[in-house]
Amino acid sequence: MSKPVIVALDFADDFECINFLNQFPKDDKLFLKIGLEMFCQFGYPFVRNLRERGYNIFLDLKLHDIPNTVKRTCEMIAQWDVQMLTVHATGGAEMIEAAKKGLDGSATKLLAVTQLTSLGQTELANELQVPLKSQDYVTHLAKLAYQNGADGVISSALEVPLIKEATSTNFLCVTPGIRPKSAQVGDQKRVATPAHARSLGSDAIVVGRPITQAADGHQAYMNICKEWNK
Ligand SMILES: O=c1ccn([C@@H]2O[C@H](COP(=O)(O)O)[C@@H](O)[C@H]2O)c(=O)[nH]1
Repeated sequence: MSKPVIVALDFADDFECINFLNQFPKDDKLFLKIGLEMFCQFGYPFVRNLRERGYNIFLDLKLHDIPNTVKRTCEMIAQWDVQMLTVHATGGAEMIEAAKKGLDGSATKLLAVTQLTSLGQTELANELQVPLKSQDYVTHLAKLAYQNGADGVISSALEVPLIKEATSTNFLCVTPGIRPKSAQVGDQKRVATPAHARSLGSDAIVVGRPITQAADGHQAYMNICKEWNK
């Protein structure tokens, strides 16, 4: 699969979401991210419906619980034929390992969220009281994820070269916090343009509002793909 632009489907209702998807040609098999907002409302039937329509699915549930609970949840999700699933790396070594065990036998890639892209250096130091430079914290969590069986991480594009160096070039770096030059940054702190993310080595970018809230979502997606694939 070529490096995808993953569209974050953060819609308040499924009708709005399907209208959005209907702008795209039928044979355009998009890579879609279903996050907490839509999953909490529509659950697994919504995921199954989109899989049956042929879309690739990144299920962004950011699991974070004791190892036994996460393992049992992953065993269930392993049957759903989704392409990617997230847990929080801060759940620790045993939890990451348990998540991977739970996904055994499925093709679902396990991605560990490092430092949310909505948190910058100031929030890390003042709110979370983490006495590390952001890039060192992200690299530390990426190594933890790598050593405990995750297939990759979620980070900002800015940390990708450091993560690849600390783990492996094959360790997936999927990066949200993507903003084309003209887009509003909103609540994101560690951002990069699609072209910058590409040059830093991201394996996939995740883009939500710059596409889903654009006047012409399909055109916005095409523009981002063009910049990403250049
Ligand atoms: O660190 C993270 C982890 C996940 N996300 C998710 O990605 C999208 C980004 O949406 P935008 O509208 O492009 O900001 C969103 O669904 C987040 O939940 C993230 O942004 N950062």
